[in-house]
Amino acid sequence: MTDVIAIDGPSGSGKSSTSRGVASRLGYAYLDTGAMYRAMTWALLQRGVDVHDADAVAAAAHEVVLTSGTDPAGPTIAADGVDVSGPIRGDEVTSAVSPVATVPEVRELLVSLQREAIARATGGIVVEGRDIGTVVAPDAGLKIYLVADPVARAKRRAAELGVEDADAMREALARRDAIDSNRAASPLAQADDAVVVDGTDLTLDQVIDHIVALAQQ
Ligand SMILES: Nc1ncnc2c1ncn2[C@@H]1O[C@H](COP(=O)(O)OP(=O)(O)OP(=O)(O)O)[C@@H](O)[C@H]1O
Ligand SMILES: Nc1ccn([C@H]2C[C@H](O)[C@@H](COP(=O)(O)O)O2)c(=O)n1
Repeated sequence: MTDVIAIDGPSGSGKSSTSRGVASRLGYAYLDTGAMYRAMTWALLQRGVDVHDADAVAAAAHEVVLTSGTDPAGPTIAADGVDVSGPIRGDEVTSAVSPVATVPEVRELLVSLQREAIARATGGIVVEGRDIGTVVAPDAGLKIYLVADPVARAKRRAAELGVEDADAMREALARRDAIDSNRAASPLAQADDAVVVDGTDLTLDQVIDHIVALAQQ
């Protein structure tokens, strides 16, 4: 059985829901690395840091203490001892996280925390993000690159948030994907040895079943 499963892909492709489902089915831990970038962003905003000033972000990032809980049934994320699971999903953090995630010092800090979490998870772990198969865990036993049609992604995310304008949602997802794909430091990328899974026409359970079967092979 594979010990580390890396699930990468563009925004809203279903990484979190799928990863939690796969981890629960296999009895693995689950690490949401996007939540770590969001929690870092929340902590920087709390400090009044201009997220577009890379030097200020790099300097302040070292002060932030992040703690991730890796139970797939109830993952948690805290910044400086504060549970930020709710606030990191709000508009303020969502619109500020991309520039923070481009800063190399932030990535260095968070990749190091992510590798520590992987080392602690002796019973196996599903790790999801943008650079897991390429940078964080290049030796992962199974790498998935999860995609879905942009219109399907936008509709699902709009439904989840109760937003009516799926077109605006599609544009917002495309903007985040463009920033994530084009940054110099560990961009969103498909690892050469990743299995591409397209969830556009699959239910969440079908995607989970497929990945669990791959892990058990
Ligand atoms: N195969 C699927 N069928 C239907 N809905 C799905 C499927 N996969 C995910 N969803 C729904 O799509 C939405 C986005 O999924 P999710 O949050 O898991 O994506 P994500 O890739 O983790 O997003 P982000 O990159 O923003 O963190 C959620 O509402 C989720 O329930
Ligand atoms: N390994 C990762 C995980 C996430 N990011 C960036 C990409 C997004 O802009 C942001 C939030 O991620 P989400 O919660 O939407 O998955 O963090 C990254 O650069 N690397």
